[in-house]
Amino acid sequence: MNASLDILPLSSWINTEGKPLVIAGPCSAETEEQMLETATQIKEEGFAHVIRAGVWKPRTRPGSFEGMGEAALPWLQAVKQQTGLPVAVEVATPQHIELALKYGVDILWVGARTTVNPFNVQELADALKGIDVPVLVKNPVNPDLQLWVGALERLNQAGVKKLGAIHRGFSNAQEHKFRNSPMWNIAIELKTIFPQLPVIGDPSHMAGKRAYLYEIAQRALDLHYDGLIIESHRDPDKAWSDAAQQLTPAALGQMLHDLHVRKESYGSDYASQLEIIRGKIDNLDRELLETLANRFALVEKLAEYKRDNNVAAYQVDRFREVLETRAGWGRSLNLYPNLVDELFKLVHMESIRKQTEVMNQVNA
Ligand SMILES: C=C(O[C@@H]1C=C(C(=O)O)C=C[C@H]1O)C(=O)O
Repeated sequence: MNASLDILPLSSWINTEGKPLVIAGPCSAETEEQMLETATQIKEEGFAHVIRAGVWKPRTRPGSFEGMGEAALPWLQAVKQQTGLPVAVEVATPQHIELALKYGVDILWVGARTTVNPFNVQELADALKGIDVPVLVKNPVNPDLQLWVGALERLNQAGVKKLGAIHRGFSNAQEHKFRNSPMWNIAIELKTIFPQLPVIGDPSHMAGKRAYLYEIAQRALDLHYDGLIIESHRDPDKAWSDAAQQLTPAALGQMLHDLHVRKESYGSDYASQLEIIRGKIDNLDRELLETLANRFALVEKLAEYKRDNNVAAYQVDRFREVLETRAGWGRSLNLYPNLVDELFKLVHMESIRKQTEVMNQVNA
């Protein structure tokens, strides 16, 4: 994909002393007291760089708690004053932006349900023209990398240079272990397109349940995410929204303490070891491709035979046998079963494509 962003590094707009950025706070601002108590406890734990709170909550159905709106913004001012930490809220309309800025909100984020709508994102981008405020863009609810990229581009083209992405996972059509499937590949692709873009993991919305937060947060750090945004409430079970996925500030402090932060770069010893191993991997990958090319050359030969004898390209029994035997070989080589299965389904698709191409050539 041909895309680029003109943005400032994260470290130029927030000082995390080289550590991953941590944004913590309740799902929703409920009362002034709840905000102040939660934020003070978070501050005391000492891990957070930013306090978050939902003020306008996009709810799936009417009738659930939709956030306290403007009334909550002075509470965030009080939080800022009391903790000295910057505050972040979600904005979904130009009016939200205006109000958030009026009350001194330091960081804005665009929610997953907003990122899906380019009209909506463009309105936000237009409202942000000429305003120097960091904006974090959550992935769209559906696994569409282009929409995420497009939203980032719209904001950047409006002049937002303090820009980052939040990976919160993607809606599931069916029951799934996680509330929102991480689909890590999509975020990896995003980072490949925009290597300088800060990407922040949102374990709370992926997990949906406290018990899964640690494994997701660790995975994000393993992938060298630039930070985490995690919901924390003074009394999670009594939270007005997302009760099952919030942690007390103390439990969050413990979890963050237990996580392993992967190094940003490696020393010269590591570097040379890494180079040697990567060289070997390069050779193997080349051999892998040569092997595939040899396989497809045989498939082509077979296709000529099928064409001349009027035999179908797809042979279900043989394909089932291929999948079964390869699965067994994979198991004995300790390869992940899904990898072997997906790999041969992909190879088979290409095999059929090649064969139909050969079979539809006018007989030589
Ligand atoms: C190569 C063949 O054609 C197809 C491709 C296969 C493959 O690539 O392994 C297997 C079965 C067929 O659906 C074949 O018939 O053997």
